[in-house]
Amino acid sequence: MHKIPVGVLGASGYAGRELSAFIAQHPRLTLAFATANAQRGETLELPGGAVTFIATDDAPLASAELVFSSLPHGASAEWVARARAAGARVVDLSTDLRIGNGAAEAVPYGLTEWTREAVRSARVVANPGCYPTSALLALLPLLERDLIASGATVSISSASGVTGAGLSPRLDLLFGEVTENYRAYGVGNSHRHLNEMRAAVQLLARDVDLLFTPHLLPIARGILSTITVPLRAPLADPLEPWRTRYAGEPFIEVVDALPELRQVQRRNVARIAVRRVEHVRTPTLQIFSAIDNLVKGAAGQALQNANLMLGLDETLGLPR
Ligand SMILES: NC(=O)C1=CN([C@@H]2O[C@H](COP(=O)(O)OP(=O)(O)OC[C@H]3O[C@@H](n4cnc5c(N)ncnc54)[C@H](OP(=O)(O)O)[C@@H]3O)[C@@H](O)[C@H]2O)C=CC1
Ligand SMILES: CC(=O)N[C@@H](CCC(=O)OP(=O)(O)O)C(=O)O
Repeated sequence: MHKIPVGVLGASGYAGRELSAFIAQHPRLTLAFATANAQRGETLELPGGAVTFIATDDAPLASAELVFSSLPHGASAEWVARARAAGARVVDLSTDLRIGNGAAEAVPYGLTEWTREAVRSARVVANPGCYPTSALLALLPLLERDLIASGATVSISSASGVTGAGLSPRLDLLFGEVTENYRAYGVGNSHRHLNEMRAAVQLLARDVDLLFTPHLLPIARGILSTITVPLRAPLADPLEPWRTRYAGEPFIEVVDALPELRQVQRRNVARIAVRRVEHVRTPTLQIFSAIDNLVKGAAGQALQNANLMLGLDETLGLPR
């Protein structure tokens, strides 16, 4: 069967490597090109054979029906425009075109389970951030049914593995700094993902605010978010909104037991559980949401969106 050529910009990075590996095993896609910056000329071993990274400037953009950009923030938007001008559809994994980031142009936000129909017909999709994916998938069933207390501040406490920070060398991410350690960062509601999450939440519930605190885990991949939500009224069956909203969704696992990172690593899933909070004055729920930051939080969700944009089965080539 004819395979559809797709290209990856920034294929030498964490997200780009993951994407390239998914494409190499995809039944309907073939890797047209894979680009790098400092690592240009180096090879990446993939199932079915190695690929050599070319410089991004040399990417034959017009040879691809769809281009993924896994370039860093700031560098990506220009390449999205170039790929688009060359006639390709684009999935941008960076923040550049996401809601809440001051992008000049509004393109569909690719939180697939929320915006599937817009993604299907889009020429360009802004793939969500990893923390926003874990938090928004958890909150969507409450937001859509207006179940969160008016004027409430929802607290999102998330812990991420270090691949979330990308491959760039940083002293605070050296093995000796991270291992056997655990710390908060971006505290005081100062992390850049807050704007993205807030913009998405406010499209559904204008008077709900967020307090977001990220933490760094001494592991490679995975995000666990613990989200505390004041409700308008107690829920008789706390898990019902999630079971109903996500019935039939191939990549959302609504579960009774608390999710753990080892259950989601290397899989394109969000695993969600809920608990009623006892001994507090207002009706309150805690939601626990686990994803792999490089898969459902980046490359997997990007491929899920690309499948839809190319008219393919959404689940093709994705690890469940
Ligand atoms: N890591 C994650 O969990 C997630 C990442 N993302 C987003 O995906 C994108 C890629 O992230 P990630 O893979 O972690 O990042 P990495 O730092 O691991 O990779 C960045 C890629 O871009 C290339 N690159 C770096 N600087 C430039 C530049 N100035 N011009 C052109 N190319 C450049 C790098 O090439 P080389 O190494 O050869 O220099 C590499 O291929 C980012 O926008 C990130 O925000 C989104 C969700 C989650
Ligand atoms: C652990 C770590 O440092 N994580 C990154 C976020 C992950 C990421 O890549 O951000 P995007 O999803 O917006 O691209 C951070 O806190 O900046």
